[in-house]
Amino acid sequence: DLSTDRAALLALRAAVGGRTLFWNTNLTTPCNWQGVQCENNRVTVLRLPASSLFGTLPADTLSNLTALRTLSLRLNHLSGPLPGDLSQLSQLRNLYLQGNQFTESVPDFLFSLHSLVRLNLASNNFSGEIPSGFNNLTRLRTLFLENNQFSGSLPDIELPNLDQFNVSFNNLNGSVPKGLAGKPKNAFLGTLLCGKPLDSVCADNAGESPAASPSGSANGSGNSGKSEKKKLSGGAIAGIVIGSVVGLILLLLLLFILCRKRSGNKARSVDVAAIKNQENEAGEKPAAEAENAGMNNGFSVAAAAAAAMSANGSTKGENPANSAAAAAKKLVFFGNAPRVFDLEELLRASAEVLGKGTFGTAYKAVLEVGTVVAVKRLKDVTISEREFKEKIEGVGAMDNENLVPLRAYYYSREEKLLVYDYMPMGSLSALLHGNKGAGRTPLNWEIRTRIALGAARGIEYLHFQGHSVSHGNIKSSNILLTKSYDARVSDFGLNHLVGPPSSPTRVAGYRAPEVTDPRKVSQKADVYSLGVLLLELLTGKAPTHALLNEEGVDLPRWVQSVVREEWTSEVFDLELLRYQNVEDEMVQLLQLGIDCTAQYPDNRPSISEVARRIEELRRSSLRDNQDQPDHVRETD
Ligand SMILES: Nc1ncnc2c1ncn2[C@@H]1O[C@H](COP(=O)(O)OP(=O)(O)OP(=O)(O)O)[C@@H](O)[C@H]1O
Repeated sequence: DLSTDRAALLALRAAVGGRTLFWNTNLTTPCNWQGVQCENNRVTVLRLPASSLFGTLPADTLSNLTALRTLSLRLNHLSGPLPGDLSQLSQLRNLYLQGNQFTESVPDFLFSLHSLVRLNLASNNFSGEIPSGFNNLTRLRTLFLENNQFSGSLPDIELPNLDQFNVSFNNLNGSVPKGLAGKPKNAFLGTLLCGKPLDSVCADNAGESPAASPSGSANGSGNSGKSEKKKLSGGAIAGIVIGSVVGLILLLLLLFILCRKRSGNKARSVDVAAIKNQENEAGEKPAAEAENAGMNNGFSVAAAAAAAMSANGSTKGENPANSAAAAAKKLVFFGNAPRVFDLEELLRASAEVLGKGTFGTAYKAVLEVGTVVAVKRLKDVTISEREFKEKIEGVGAMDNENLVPLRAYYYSREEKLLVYDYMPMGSLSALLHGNKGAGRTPLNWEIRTRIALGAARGIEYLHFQGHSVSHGNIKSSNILLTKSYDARVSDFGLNHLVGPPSSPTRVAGYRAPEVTDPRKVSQKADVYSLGVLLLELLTGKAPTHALLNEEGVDLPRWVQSVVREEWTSEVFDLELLRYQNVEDEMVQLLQLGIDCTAQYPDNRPSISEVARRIEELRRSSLRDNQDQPDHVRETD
C-alpha cells in the first residue's frame, strides 16, 4: 500500500543519506518520481540514477518493496557484500547491479528469486566460486557475471531460456561445462577456461585440473608431448594475462566514459517520458476524428458526395447524386450474396464520415432497410474504366475470413464508390490510441494476440495469391474489428487504383526502409509493416513520422534501443503488465516484431512464418493461462 511504500522509499533515502541527490522532489508522490513506476500505488520499478548511490545497500528498506519487478542500481558506487536477505522480492524479474563495487560471494537469497529473468552482476568485485544455484532460476534469460573476481571452475549451468551469458574476465579455469558449450566464444574471454566453444583444447583431466591448457592461440595444440604442452601453456598463459590486463584497462576506460555519459541519464529518461506523452497525444487523434465523424450524422451518402464535390469545385452544377442515380443499375455486386439494395437506396442512406484516408473518404451508411455498410469514395483514380474494373474484380474475388469483404462497387466518370461490410468495432488504431477515458475498452493479451494472428492470416492469404501480390498499406487503421474482436484487413488492392498520395501519410511510420514507391511494395515490406503493427500492439504506442510533424519515435528503433538497454519489460503497454504469467510470450512477440522490422528484407521472416510463430505463442500462453483475461465489454 502507498503509505508503506512511501515510508520505505523515505527510509531508503535516509539510509543512503545526504550524500545523494536523488528524490529531491515532492516526497508525497513517490509514484511520480523519476525512476519510479507504480501499479496500484505499489512500486514496481525502481531505477536509481547512475553515480548517485554510495555505501552499502539498505536491504531492510528495499525488502519492503515486495511488488518490485525491476531494480536497477547500475553504475553506482555501492560496495560491500550484497546484503543478506532480499528474498521477499519474489516478483523481481530484472536485477541490474552492474558497475558497482560489490564484494564477496553471490548470496544464496538470489537463488530463491524464481521470477528472475535478467540478472546483471557484471563489473563488480564479486569473488569465490560461481555457484551452481543459478540453475534454480529457470526463467533466467540473461546472466552477466563478467569482470568480477570469480575463481575456480565453472559449474554446469543448464537453463533452457538462457540466451545472454557472459563470464569473461574472471579467474576461472578448467573446462567449459557441457551445458555452456553452445555459448559464443566471447562469453569466456580473459579466463583460463578450455574446451568447446573455445579454441584451447583441455588437457586430459582438465575438468578437475586447474592446470588445463589455456591455449588462447590454439596453434599447435595437437599431438605434442607433455613437455611441449607445458611450454605452450606458459606462453599462452602469458598471452592471456597480458590480454586480460589490456582488456581490463580498456573496459575500465569504457566504464569511465559510460559513467560520464550516465550523468546525462536523467535527461534520457525524461526524453522517453516526453516521447510517451507525445505518442499518447498523437494517439488521441483518431478519437477526435471519430468525434467529428459523429457530428455528421443525418447526411446522406449522396449529400456527402455532393458536398465534397462542390467543395472541390469539380463538375459545377452537376449533382453527383442525380447523375449517379440516373445510372442506378451500375452498382456492381460481387459473389453470390443477395443484392439487398441498389444504388438509389445506397444514395438515400444516412451517412456518417468515418474518416479520410489515402484513397478517399469512408462513410458509414445506414440503409432504410437497416443494413449498415461502409462506403469509400475514391479520389484521384488515375486508371481507365476498363483497367479499374479489371482490378476491382480481382479485389472483389478475394475471399478470406480475415479480410474485410468488398461487396460492390460503382464506377462513373465523376464518382467511384466501393461498398464494404461495416466493421462495428472500428479500427485497431482507434481502439489502441483512441478513447483514453473511463469508457475505454481494455485490450487484454488474448485479444491482442488474436488480432495479431488475424492480421497475419489476412496478409498471408493475399501473399498466397502470387509472388507479386502484396497489401502495400498495412497499418493499424486498416485492421478492422468484428463485434467479437476478430481482425480483418481492409484496403487491400487499392494502391493500384489511385495515384500516389500527394502528401505524406500515416503509413510512413509503417513503411519499410527500402520502399520508395508506395505502389511497389514487396511482400517482405508488408512483413515489415506488420512488424511495426506488432510493436504497436505490444507497446501501445503509435508509430509516427517526422514529416507529419508528429515528433514521435521510429517505433522499431525505439523498441530495439530499449531492448538493447535491457529494459525489455518496460516497452510493454502498461495494460499488458498485469498478465505476468505470459511475459515469456510477450517477449517472444516482441522478438517477432523486431525480426519483422529487420533492415534488410531478406532477414525478415515470411508471412507464413510470422503467422505460425504467433499461433505457437498463443498456444503456449493458453497453456500457462492462469490469468483471467478481462471481460471485454460488448458495446453496441
Ligand atoms: N469497413 C469499415 N468498417 C468500419 N470502419 C471502417 C471501414 N472502412 C474504413 N473504416 C474506418 O474509416 C476510417 C477511414 O478509413 P480509410 O480506409 O478511408 O482511411 P485510413 O485507413 O485511415 O487510411 P488509408 O486510406 O491510408 O488506408 C478509418 O478510421 C477506418 O477505421
